[in-house]
Amino acid sequence: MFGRRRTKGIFDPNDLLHTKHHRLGVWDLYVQYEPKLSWIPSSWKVEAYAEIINDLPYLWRTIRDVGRTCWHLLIVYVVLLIGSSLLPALSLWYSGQLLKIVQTAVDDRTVDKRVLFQVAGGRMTCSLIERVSRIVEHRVSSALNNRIKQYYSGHIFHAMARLDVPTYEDPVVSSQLDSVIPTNRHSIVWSTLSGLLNTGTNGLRLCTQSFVLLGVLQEQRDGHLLTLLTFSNHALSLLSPDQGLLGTGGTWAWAATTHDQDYIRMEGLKRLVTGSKHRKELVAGGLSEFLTNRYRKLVDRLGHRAGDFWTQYNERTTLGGLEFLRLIRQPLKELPQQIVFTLRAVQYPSSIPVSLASLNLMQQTSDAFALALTSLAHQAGSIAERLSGLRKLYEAENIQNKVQDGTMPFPEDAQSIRAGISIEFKDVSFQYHGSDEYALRHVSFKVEPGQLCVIVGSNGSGKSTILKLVARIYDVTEGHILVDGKDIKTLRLDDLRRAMAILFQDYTLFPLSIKDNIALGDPENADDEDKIREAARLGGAEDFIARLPDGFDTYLERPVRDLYSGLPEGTKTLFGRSVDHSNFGALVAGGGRDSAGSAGLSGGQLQRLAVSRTFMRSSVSEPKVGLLLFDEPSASLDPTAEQDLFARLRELRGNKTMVFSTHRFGNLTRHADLIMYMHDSVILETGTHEQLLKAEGDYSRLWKMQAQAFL
Ligand SMILES: Nc1ncnc2c1ncn2[C@@H]1O[C@H](COP(=O)(O)OP(=O)(O)OP(=O)(O)O)[C@@H](O)[C@H]1O
Repeated sequence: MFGRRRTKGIFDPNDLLHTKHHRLGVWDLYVQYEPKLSWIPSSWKVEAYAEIINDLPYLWRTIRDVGRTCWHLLIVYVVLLIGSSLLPALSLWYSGQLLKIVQTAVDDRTVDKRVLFQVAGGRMTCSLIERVSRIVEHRVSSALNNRIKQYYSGHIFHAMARLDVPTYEDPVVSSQLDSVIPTNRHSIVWSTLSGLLNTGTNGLRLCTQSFVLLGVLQEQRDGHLLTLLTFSNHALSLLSPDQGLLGTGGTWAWAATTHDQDYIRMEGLKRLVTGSKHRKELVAGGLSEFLTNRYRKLVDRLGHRAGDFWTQYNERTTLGGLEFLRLIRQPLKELPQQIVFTLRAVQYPSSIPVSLASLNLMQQTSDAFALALTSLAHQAGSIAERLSGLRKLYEAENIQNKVQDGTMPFPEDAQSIRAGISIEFKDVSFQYHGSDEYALRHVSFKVEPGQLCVIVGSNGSGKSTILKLVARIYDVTEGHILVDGKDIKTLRLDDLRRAMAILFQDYTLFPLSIKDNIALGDPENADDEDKIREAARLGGAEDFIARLPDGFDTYLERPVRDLYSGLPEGTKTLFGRSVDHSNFGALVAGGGRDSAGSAGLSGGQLQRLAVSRTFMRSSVSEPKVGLLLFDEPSASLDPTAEQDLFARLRELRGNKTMVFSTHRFGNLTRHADLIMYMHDSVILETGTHEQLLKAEGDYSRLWKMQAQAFL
């Protein structure tokens, strides 16, 4: 079905002579064809699962939720399913009528042609209706799937966005989340519901057919011969399966991409909340509600177009089923047999070994039983798994965050934030989850409002950990942290985080545009372009952004991958991005992320973007932020850029409290109100630069050592 061999030359989507373009929702699909293709039928496994009973309450809840979202579609779907499960029995009844006509013809040498054609017509109409209703069923099912996916995607997005770092890092939680994120074209909810409905209607189909069959076949003979004829028909139909856009006429190469900015942005947001990479920024920036709203808006705006490539592809393939020839294929296949057999039965009653009705009945029966039984067996196994998926989906909403929210608003008085926030550690010790060692041991200090505090020390001494505890990314293992004199655990988390701007040492940039990356520093002003530009200027990022072809709209990492298969070896670039040929062994090759990664920006440039994001929050004229936390913001900057950054930081700081972690002595420490020298999880020395030099301890020794390196 998909590209399977590589040829010389290049794949050019713009070569209209050899390439056909299809529009599938937000996707552009380019296909090159060649004649003759082999088709390999796919196979599926049957597995059994238990614990269905336990999960039934979630099924009930799902039905209620889905019913609320799209009850009319659901009812149409159920009615269609029931109708189409009764049709085979009706066809069978018509076949029985034909059988009677044949019997009468054999016995009396007469045939009522009017009745014969009425019955044959009725039989054919059944077959036609069956075909049409199957197509309508597919369309309704696909619409339901999309609606349900849309409804639950916001639910899953929020369930994930609201989790804090320790909870998200918990392997049990992450495996639960992995299992509910829709990774293929069907949501777990729709797969479960449609699976159950299909199982029910398959059972109904089996019962009604058996009932009619018993009535009609009572006096039949020649069963063996009929079975043989019928199954040879099955074998034929297996060899000519329905094929989609990528399966007709011999596809040898295809590629799909999307240019839809809303879709790309939506995928970027999804990647932002899935995975632990951006979790710290997400939590510390209090972004969960903002991002959920943005995501929901994008989902609404995109509507049914918001599907991945395979969803859109599937939808198109279903629509293809409405072609006239495909519609009448089945009736055409059956009609000649019926008419010819009936007429021959009339003409030479004694020489006919089998009757038309017998043939028809056997064929229908074997078809229906084979289909119904195999799908029943298949569905029974997967339903147990899917029901437990429903449970996990609903439970994801209730996963308790490990860092619990406080109840006290902060600050009590909005004006007080102007004077900066005070931080006090009282005998704090901290151990990372799963680690035997303490990252902090009995740490006590106080940073007064408006002070500049610089934490210096060797690698792994605990500097970053202090900043993470102040932002309540983690909770202390022992001791207390006071913020403006109040226990940090009593303060409302959203308020606390809104009152601080933080730049992590291991910051991450989001898979979104540069503009969004900076804007998310201050979600409340995310659409203020002037503010974004100002933040970029302050972060020293404005110049290099201006040089990028797409400027502020440049994507650091493209969140949506292009899809392609079977591209000729000479195809080096496609849609302006380099082609990854390494995946050609796979069924579907993927690629399309910018080869240089992060839009080809240097480490220093990426750091400037991260600093700009922090400035977005802290540079407001109306101060909301009273505390700035910077963890090595200049690690990747050259000395000039570092000097500039520090100068801007001092200038912008105003009265805000600033805590700064660094390996480098000198530049900032000379201006610090408080320096803390850390080693091996403890604070060894505290004081101002002059005091610590006078004390001639480790700080003084290391400062002199660094100074000497420049002499
Ligand atoms: N997520 C984590 N899980 C387990 N241990 C951690 C984690 N993060 C840090 N640590 C450990 O905690 C200790 C303190 O780390 P921290 O990052 O606070 O040091 P640091 O002084 O900021 O170091 P550097 O100067 O290298 O940034 C180290 O021993 C480190 O290995």
